[in-house]
Amino acid sequence: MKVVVPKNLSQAGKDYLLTHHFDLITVPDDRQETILKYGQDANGIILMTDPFDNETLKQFPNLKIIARHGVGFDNVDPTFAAKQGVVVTITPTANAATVAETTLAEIFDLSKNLTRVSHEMRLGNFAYKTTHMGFDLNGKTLGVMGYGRIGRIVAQKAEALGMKVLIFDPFIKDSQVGKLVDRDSLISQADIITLHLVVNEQTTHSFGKREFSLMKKTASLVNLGRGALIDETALIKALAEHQIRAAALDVFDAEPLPLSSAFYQLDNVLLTPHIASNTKECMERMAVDSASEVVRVLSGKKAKWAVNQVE
Ligand SMILES: O=C(O)[C@H](O)COP(=O)(O)O
Repeated sequence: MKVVVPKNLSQAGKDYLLTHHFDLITVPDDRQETILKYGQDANGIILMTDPFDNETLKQFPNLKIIARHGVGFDNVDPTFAAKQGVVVTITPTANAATVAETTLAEIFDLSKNLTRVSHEMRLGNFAYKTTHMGFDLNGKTLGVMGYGRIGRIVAQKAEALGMKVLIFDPFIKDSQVGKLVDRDSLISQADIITLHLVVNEQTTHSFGKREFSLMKKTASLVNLGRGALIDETALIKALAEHQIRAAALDVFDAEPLPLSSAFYQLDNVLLTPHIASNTKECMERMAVDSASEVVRVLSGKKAKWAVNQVE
């Protein structure tokens, strides 16, 4: 059995597959053209976040599983995959704590401007010593949109920091921490809004002009979920016109974020390249969890975290 693995897959995941006597096809990058070029006869693929479309999927005659290394599955079509007899799995428990930590790190950075000031200092600009003005998190309101595995941990940690937590999640009836509110109340009351929603028909580009006009002028937006949740053009306008204070973005509609993007010209946006789960420990957990899904499915067993159903 042959399994395509990305070059940067943690060794723990590669070892797991090797121990179970699978052959590895190590690809230099995760683009679908590359996977097709090196691994067309693969039985399984461990896939990171690059798109893997239906036309590509059709060209793998022996494929039985696409194991997403991570929690989102918007880069592959699980319904179409099921029709082709391909199970799609995710690693939902591997990265929740880490993505929640990175969310908090972005929130801390936004409140104290650490990245910006560090950058200015390297340019010799020490004026920030007197001009820099952050804000306290203690006593502020955090709006958590999406109370799944990640949103829950963020809410819990924010409350421990002395923040008031508001939660919006249409599928949740009660929460362990914070207060459940309707969407517009959260958007208009929060000092920081953090998005932990799944991308679907309702949520795609759902945070846009209307939402920015509802937000406080002093509020900031954090997105470590998916770029598709936000209308990027509207966000760029809101940031450029200081309709909102700032944003921290780890995910974008197009990744890598094109160098022509106006985000690069704005000094009130913190940009990171989809690294929310890039810790040594989390990368190991995602690698082992995705590899074990591959082993399960290719050994004729049921996947633990399938997002589609193959008859
Ligand atoms: O492949 C990655 O970049 C990471 O595994 C993150 O994936 P996720 O954003 O779907 O969790």
